[in-house]
Amino acid sequence: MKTLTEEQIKERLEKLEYWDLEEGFLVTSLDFKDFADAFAMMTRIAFEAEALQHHPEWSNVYNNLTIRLNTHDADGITEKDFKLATRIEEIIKG
Ligand SMILES: C[C@H](O)[C@H](O)[C@H]1CNC2=NC(N)=NC(=O)C2=N1
Repeated sequence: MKTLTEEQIKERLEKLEYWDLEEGFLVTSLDFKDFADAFAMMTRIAFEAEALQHHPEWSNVYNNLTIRLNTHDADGITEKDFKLATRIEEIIKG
């Protein structure tokens, strides 16, 4: 899969509310009510990632979930990252 240029990435990011470009990754940092809510969201995202066959790099500390997306097979950001980022944003917004 082809990596997107910085211009293409910035153009797509304008359509997303929660995501930024940091060090070659699409990044978001989300705060939930507590650990249970954060982990429940991780479970939902995990099923989505598996369905898309595209998986996040993430870390969880108590109620915070930080997610970094890139395509390691392509060594950059691709449409797959935007597809997963969009789905995550939709899930969070309900
Ligand atoms: C064969 C399998 O679909 C690939 O290895 C997928 C799995 N999940 C992946 N996830 C991410 N983030 N990047 C990849 O390049 C990637 N490759």
